[in-house]
Amino acid sequence: MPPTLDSGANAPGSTDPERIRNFCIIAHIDHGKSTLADRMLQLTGVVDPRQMRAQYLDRMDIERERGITIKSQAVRMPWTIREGDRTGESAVLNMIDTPGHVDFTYEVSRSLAACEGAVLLVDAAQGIEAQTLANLYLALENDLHVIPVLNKIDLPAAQPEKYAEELAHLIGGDPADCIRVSGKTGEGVPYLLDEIVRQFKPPVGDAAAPARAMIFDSVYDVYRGVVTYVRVIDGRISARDRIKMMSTAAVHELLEIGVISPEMVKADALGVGEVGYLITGVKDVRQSRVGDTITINTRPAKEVLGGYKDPKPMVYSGLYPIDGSDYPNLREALDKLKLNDAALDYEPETSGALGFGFRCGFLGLLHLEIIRERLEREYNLDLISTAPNVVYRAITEDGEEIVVTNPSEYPTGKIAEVYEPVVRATVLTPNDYVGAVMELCQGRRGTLLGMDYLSADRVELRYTLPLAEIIFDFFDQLKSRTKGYASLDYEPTTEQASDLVKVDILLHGEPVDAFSAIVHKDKAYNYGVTIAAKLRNLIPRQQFEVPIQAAIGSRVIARETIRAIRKDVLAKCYGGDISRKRKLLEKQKEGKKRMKMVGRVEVPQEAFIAALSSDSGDGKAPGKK
Ligand SMILES: Nc1nc2c(ncn2[C@@H]2O[C@H](COP(=O)(O)OP(=O)(O)OP(=O)(O)O)[C@@H](O)[C@H]2O)c(=O)[nH]1
Repeated sequence: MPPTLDSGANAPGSTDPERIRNFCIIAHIDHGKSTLADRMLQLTGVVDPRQMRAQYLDRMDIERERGITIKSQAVRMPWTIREGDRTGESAVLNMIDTPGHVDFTYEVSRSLAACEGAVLLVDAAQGIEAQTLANLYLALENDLHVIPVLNKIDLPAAQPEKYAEELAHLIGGDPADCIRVSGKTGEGVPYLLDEIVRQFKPPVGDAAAPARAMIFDSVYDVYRGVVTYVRVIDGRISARDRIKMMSTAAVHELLEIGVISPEMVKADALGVGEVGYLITGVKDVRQSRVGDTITINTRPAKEVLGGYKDPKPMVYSGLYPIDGSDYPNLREALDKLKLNDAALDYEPETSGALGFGFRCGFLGLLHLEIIRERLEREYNLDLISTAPNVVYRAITEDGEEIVVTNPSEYPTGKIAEVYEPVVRATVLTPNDYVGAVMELCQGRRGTLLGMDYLSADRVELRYTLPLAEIIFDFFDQLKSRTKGYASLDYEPTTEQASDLVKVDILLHGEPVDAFSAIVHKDKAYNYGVTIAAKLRNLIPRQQFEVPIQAAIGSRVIARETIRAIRKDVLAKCYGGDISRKRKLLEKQKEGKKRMKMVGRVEVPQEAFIAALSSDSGDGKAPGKK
């Protein structure tokens, strides 16, 4: 058995806070956080080498397949300083692995609030990237001590000296203080663990005060119900306590309390500074909200801890079950996912074309994709998602304000002003691509705010850009125009008044609400032409002719026609082999599963997100790339 949890002085509930180190690893995407976390699990002995697998903490299938971290994870590991000052000093480390993608920044900030220190990991072959900066600023805002670390020093292309200079320039200090490691080979990782114990401060809290614990994550588990992850700030929560949620005053029996190391391990209690989980048996996911403070019913604390800001959804899309009878299941699944994900927002809506569904708010497109994929896989739902849009604010001439999360709600009367959200974007790029980046940003209605040289060959460009212009394919375009070298980070700032119009799409003469989009006036014509052409390619021929029209108000700006055909799958099947015929018909039925009847027209799922792909709204007509 690996030495999972130390008993005695290091047992949960009786660990001296002085010995605890709560830290997280922050980095740009793919700089190797999960790999480094794996090595730490191995070196501290909490995972038996025989059970080790890559990305141990990425538990969701989607995370493992895509090689990305979506949810934060907190693991308790024992460590004793091996070399140098204070050799032999033992500590309990709580490591929080965080996601790197810009959509999941809110997970990072939640994790940071539960830590005293941050390991800032930088790929020694890549150097500082946009999210390195964004995460560093978040860590500094949270008053965390930062240890700069260069990873992947085993790579032949690694340039640790060069990037140590860059890092030292950024956070101050001596380039020699950047720790060099390889998460892959494990080189330098024991020294890093020693430094974590030496450099990070222990948590501070009042052990004698009434208990207060902060919920930093909450997960619905099919077998165990709601599992709540907490960090104890003051006092102590023990297995026999009845806990109270301070925001709702609801009291719950504790069924289990424990720590993750790296699987759930039951404990008697959690004390000051400790990180662990609680299971209360609550079934309703909304009863255990991230950011809430937990106290003990018999001796409740008076003041709640400063919670987290609820992340604001940036992108909205409609989610509809293909089979209308799945609607209640979709609602239940969303309820459950919402517990894990404070950023997911949803409201029932009805579409003329798609029936009953939900208008859902997401942080970005990756977030949308992941939620959709989880709904389909984990809850067995077949879904259609409509083209995503940002939130607009329209003021009518009568002074009425309308918040538009769905283009079909766009007011038809006289509009005085429409506002759209804008972001402050930071692009880091090698010198050679500055022109290409500027051209892209200008084409997306960007305004240059400033430009700085981080080093002789690396430039930071700051732009204000409409959110609607960057959520779809901006990142892909940026990557392809800079051969993959530029990186992007953005944060919402304010809104700006813009000249926007609603483009409607009519199928067979009928406007299809799910296809409506709000676009800039200068791009409306190209948008209409592109979408109509795309739909012509995506919608299979039907038994009658189907005109597709794009219109602004009553003015048609583009038209395409899908010619009629009768697709007889049995035509090639001569003779009377009935089983073969049946197979073909079955196959055809399979293909139809993802079709939705819109009026009399069968429309495939892909058509509803056609607006996403790269050539739409980019000012280019199809085929003229
Ligand atoms: N050569 C080398 N490759 C590494 C090292 N660390 C990580 N990698 C590789 O870099 C890639 C990204 O590593 P991950 O650990 O998944 O990166 P991450 O930062 O956790 O990524 P996200 O979870 O998506 O933010 C993988 O292909 C790893 O095998 C290292 O020290 N040396």
